[in-house]
Amino acid sequence: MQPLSAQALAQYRAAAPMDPVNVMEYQMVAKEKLPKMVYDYYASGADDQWTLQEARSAFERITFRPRVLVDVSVQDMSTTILGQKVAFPICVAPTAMQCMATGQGEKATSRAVASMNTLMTLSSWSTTPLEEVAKAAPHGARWFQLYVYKDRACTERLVRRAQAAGYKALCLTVDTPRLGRRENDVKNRFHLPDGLTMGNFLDLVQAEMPTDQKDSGLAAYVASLIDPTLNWKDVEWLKTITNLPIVVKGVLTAEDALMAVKHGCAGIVVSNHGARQLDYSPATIDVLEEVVNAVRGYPIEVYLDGGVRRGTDALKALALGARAVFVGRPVVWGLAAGGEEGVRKVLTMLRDEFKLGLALLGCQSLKDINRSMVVTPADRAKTAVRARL
Ligand SMILES: Cc1cc2nc3c(=O)[nH]c(=O)nc-3n(C[C@H](O)[C@H](O)[C@H](O)COP(=O)(O)O)c2cc1C
Ligand SMILES: CCCCC(=O)C(=O)O
Repeated sequence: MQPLSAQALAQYRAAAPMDPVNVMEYQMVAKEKLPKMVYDYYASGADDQWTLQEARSAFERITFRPRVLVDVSVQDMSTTILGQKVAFPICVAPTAMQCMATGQGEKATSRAVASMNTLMTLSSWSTTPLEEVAKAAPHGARWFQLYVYKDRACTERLVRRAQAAGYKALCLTVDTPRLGRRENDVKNRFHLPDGLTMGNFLDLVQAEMPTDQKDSGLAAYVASLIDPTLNWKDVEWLKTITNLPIVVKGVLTAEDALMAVKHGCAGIVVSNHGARQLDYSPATIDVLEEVVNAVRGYPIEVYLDGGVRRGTDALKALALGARAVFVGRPVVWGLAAGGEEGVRKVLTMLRDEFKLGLALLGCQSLKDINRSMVVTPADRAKTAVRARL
């Protein structure tokens, strides 16, 4: 191949970020395109953002023990999530206010996710009514993420609407009695840009976010509307108003995992809310196994979100017992960079990386992934102790 001239190389470099080859490069493109207030809202974690960094560092500390000489010419990545079939075990976490990223917002995500045959979770705080998101891709697999309002009648109407529109589970977020302090949002006085509204509450409660705060408008909005009394008894209450399965999102300990079992939840998302709530919470990949071991043998599925940026991250989570992983920010970066097509590209990248990793690990299907295929820091510590004895 002819070497590139300096001029061609410069052009290539300038063009390269427009054609990202991984999720991190999508984030760079999104950063270029989005207004600072919006980018900061999507990207930030709470306080020192220690947990945000830790999410990546923790994945980096886990290595593989690949098996070789396995025929991987035919591979099957499909699985089921609460009985719904997905083509690969990487689903979409709820992220609020997607119309800030691109005009079609949640509708674009809905179409992209359905076309990839995976599952989308829609945020209560979407900028598009949940019915329109469902209509955008009627055959897509979808859950509805629920924030419980102080106004329980409003919460109940929301749950009934989600059920009527064909959402197949309620993903109850349990780590947000108050909003974590994201300092960039405080500095930027974050608010919903003009013309956008919380699409699910147009006729119910205050759909506008305050703009006159000396703080994050979102923090004030949460404090005024979300019910900080939410507790395990409310899971029982939810079961009286809906027969949708309930997935609790935001569990990080064995104790709470067992509470989820006791209260009849169908699933657990091991999540620290993308490091946006309690800083110095552990990386989810570091506590996944604790949760998986606690609920082994019970009829409950365990998923993980937080910091998944590579197909190999998803492989590590599955090896440690997750049924599937969910991605939050990567979808928003795809949306900002290229709308519906951008989301499709991000999910395709993650799917293809996962498939390649699966083959290189020596697995034909998800059933072949097992605990012996990863080495965690805890494993290394045990080996070191044994070596000393
Ligand atoms: C911009 C943004 C908005 C979010 N909005 C919600 C939300 O409305 N409801 C919710 O339960 N979690 C929300 N989350 C948390 C995600 O569902 C998920 O737990 C987290 O983003 C996963 O980490 P990741 O972004 O590193 O993939 C949000 C996260 C981000 C980054
Ligand atoms: C109640 C907060 C809504 C959005 C959200 O969950 C987030 O920004 O992390």
